[in-house]
Amino acid sequence: MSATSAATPATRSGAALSIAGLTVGYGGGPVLHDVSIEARPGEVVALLGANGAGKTTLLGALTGRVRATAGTIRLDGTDLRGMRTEDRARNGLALVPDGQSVVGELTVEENLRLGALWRHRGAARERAIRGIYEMFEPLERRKDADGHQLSGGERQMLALGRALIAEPRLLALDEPSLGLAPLVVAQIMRTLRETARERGLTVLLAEQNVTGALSIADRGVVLNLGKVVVDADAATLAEDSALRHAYLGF
Ligand SMILES: Nc1ncnc2c1ncn2[C@@H]1O[C@H](COP(=O)(O)OP(=O)(O)OP(=O)(O)O)[C@@H](O)[C@H]1O
Repeated sequence: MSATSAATPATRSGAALSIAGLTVGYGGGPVLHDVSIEARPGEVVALLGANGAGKTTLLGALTGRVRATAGTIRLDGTDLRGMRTEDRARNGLALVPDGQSVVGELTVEENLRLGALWRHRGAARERAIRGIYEMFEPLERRKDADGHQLSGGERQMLALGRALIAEPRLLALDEPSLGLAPLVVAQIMRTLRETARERGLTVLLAEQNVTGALSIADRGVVLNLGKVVVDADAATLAEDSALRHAYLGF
């Protein structure tokens, strides 16, 4: 295990993601069929689709939680598919899962330290923590609160902060807006957009909140019954009511 002594938390740039021909199942036949998705460094790709379309399964295949039976998942050309989950993380993949990735028994700051553990040491770690507080000011005010004392919005910011402090090259998020107040959602979306721009971070954003996701995304990919049915510019998808109606139900 090695830690870098990066001067700031914003030193690693994003990686190109190339998913090709991915087939994934849970044992009872494939749930994702021949899925191909590309994302350039700094690009935010919204992964959309109805309940059960396969968004969470796709993110599970990225981390290795769910086994892919065919296809490749390349980050800057390196295929992650045969790798253990921790090696995928070392290669720059971070997932902010749906629900709770925050440790309830640890304080906000302890959670951030945990996220920074194998990336930063000493003064660099302290700078990285300060960087996250600048990104999410409510977290600094709550730095001594335990994870289980936080509001839903604060928890989501902490989950995001914990992922970002490790300087991922690809950040995948599973419904970060779920159950949150619109103002908090707006703040989280804005921070994601800015972070992607400033760091060149590649973001794959699985969302049921289509409008919120498309408002910050460069592209939208729609899954339907485990297949990619639309891959379009986000603005086009947001404005094309026939496309939205056909694939997103509104
Ligand atoms: N652990 C599992 N075992 C078997 N089948 C599963 C499992 N998890 C999900 N599935 C099935 O895989 C399909 C895709 O589900 P998935 O959760 O990936 O969709 P989703 O788009 O993320 O939906 P949601 O927004 O509801 O989370 C569904 O048919 C679901 O029933």
